[in-house]
Amino acid sequence: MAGSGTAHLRGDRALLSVRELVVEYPGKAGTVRAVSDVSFDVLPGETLGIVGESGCGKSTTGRAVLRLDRPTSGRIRFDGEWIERAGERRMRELRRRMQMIFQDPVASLNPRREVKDIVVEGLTVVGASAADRSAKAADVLAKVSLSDERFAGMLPRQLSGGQAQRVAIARALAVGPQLLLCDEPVSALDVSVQAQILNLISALKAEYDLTVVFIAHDLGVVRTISDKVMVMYLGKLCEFGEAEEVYDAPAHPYTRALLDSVPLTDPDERFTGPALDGDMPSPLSPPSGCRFRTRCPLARDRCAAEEPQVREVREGQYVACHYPLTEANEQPA
Ligand SMILES: Nc1ncnc2c1ncn2[C@@H]1O[C@H](COP(=O)(O)OP(=O)(O)OP(=O)(O)O)[C@@H](O)[C@H]1O
Repeated sequence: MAGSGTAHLRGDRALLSVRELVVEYPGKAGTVRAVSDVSFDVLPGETLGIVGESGCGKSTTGRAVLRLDRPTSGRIRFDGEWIERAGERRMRELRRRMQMIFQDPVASLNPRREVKDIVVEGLTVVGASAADRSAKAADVLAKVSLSDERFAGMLPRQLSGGQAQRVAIARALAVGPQLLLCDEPVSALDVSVQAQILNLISALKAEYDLTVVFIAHDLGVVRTISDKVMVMYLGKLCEFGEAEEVYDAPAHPYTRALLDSVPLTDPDERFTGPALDGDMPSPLSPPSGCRFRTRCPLARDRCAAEEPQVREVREGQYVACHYPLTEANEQPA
């Protein structure tokens, strides 16, 4: 099978399966391959964190799943149905079951509607009665801790960033989704508010039995919420595994460098490896072989000549690297 390998895939049990996804954006200067042959599965009830620096293709991956961006090639299966070629009408139905939450909550809400109407926008489409909509609005606003009546009549611009994100989450919940796709939902919020929103998403996930894809550029944010983590670099999958394993013993030098750039709160968790330096290469002309090699302190000749495939380096931990770090000494194997 082509590209980044399939060793980490878990097949039919998944609620969401992405196979060899490619998303290209043609432009005047050339074609950007924003997502390049990425495959992954998310099992029911699981939270998958997708991390990597800005421009690595995280958002494009999420948007392609909902077909907000059109995949150039590859397959996407949701709840047993292959959807990469589904028509727009079918996608509109499916997007009720796959809700997305965005980075800028205020911008994602209709500026002219009151909160109580915004949260049931999706129900209007499916033809719920006015009484049902009103009851549902009160219910979902209570679930996101905005039960105080003054919120119901507010406009988005009257809300704080955290309150607006709660409204966006309530709107997603109102239509009863199976999958919640969160694209950097806390990046624009104050640090003190970030933890509250992360806790809210975790609590709602448990209560509503949701499956979650959580996109963030910061590994620290994803750590608290994810069961599995997928690390991306320049459109490619670098590492995939149990969140704890990936954090405790990163196998890809890029994951390790990302961890080194997380501000330390616990000095015992300090990683002593080389930090990430240098700029990301242009996505218009990615390096040959391993795309990370131009910034990798461990790169050798083979890394330029041959693209690494995804393989299992420790039980449940998969990495696309010719010389992955070992747990014992954090040196290449
Ligand atoms: N609509 C578009 N047209 C052209 N290029 C795009 C478009 N959207 C994204 N790209 C390019 O595709 C690549 C991946 O972008 P994407 O937004 O998916 O990355 P990301 O990891 O989510 O970054 P960020 O956190 O900054 O959103 C980048 O090089 C970006 O410039």
